[in-house]
Amino acid sequence: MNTIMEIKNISKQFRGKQILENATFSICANQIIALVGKNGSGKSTLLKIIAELVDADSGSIVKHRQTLKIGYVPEVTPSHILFTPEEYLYHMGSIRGMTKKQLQQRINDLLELFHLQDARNIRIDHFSKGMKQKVMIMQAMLEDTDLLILDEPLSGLDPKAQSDLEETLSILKDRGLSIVLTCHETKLLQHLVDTVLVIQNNKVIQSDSTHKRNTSKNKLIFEISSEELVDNLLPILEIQQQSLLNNGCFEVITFIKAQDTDPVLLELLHKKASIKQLIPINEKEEQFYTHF
Ligand SMILES: Nc1ncnc2c1ncn2[C@@H]1O[C@H](COP(=O)(O)OP(=O)(O)OP(=O)(O)O)[C@@H](O)[C@H]1O
Repeated sequence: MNTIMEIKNISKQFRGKQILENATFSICANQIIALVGKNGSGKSTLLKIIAELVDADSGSIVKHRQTLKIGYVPEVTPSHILFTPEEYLYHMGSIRGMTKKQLQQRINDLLELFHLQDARNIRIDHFSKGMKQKVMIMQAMLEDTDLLILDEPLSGLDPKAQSDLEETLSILKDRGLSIVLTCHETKLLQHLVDTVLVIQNNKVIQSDSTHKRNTSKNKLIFEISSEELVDNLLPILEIQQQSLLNNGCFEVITFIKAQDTDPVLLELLHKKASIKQLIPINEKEEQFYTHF
């Protein structure tokens, strides 16, 4: 794996209270790292240290690229931005010294990448929380970015906005970005994240890959005319979300063990369900996800 940054023995105290102790790990190209831990365990502090917004007391951060561009998105999203995304991003880019020409091209690319072209002339204060979150990530990416640091990017988003944002993050990863994020809604991130780091008792613990459970699952999204039709399947479906659609059918988002998938698909097809998506998931490090 191509390491872009090494975090070496980072320690931090606030007012004599130890927050981080010898945090050590590497960030690789195209890697998505989730940092999890209890409230107040030091996740945001570690992100700010990586983003060079807060100094560590000791330790070092070694960049493996001469110019490593970092984009940072804080947890709190400003709520009353009276600009359109285009105006806002233009201002933010100008402050950073980008030219109008550079910005025009970049903003167009970002609006397309984040599926916000249709909202380019709408003021941000009229946006949903998910759309605002996207604009915040876009502003962090105005310059070519190698590493995106996102503090609780999914916090407060409804399931649809969460899965929309996850899809965008996955596209960013495919384009070569590395991402370090903190999260509470860890279940939803299982198929996105490559590595989970846990902050426990001030220490960053990296899960040992030799102990990873490898329980393959599939995420299945289907549409069915009545909820009762899946009653007999409930013991083997791990239902995440059920919603009534405008056409009177139900959309069900569920996880299912790989070995149960074929018979369930067959049964659903007999019941005239329409299968919308089937995505394989490698449920790594589940032991950590379930703790938070
Ligand atoms: N600037 C600061 N001055 C003093 N104490 C601070 C400062 N920033 C953070 N802390 C303290 O450091 C600890 C870790 O805070 P941090 O925000 O990093 O935790 P967190 O894991 O991100 O929490 P949460 O999940 O609630 O966002 C907390 O006890 C917090 O009160």
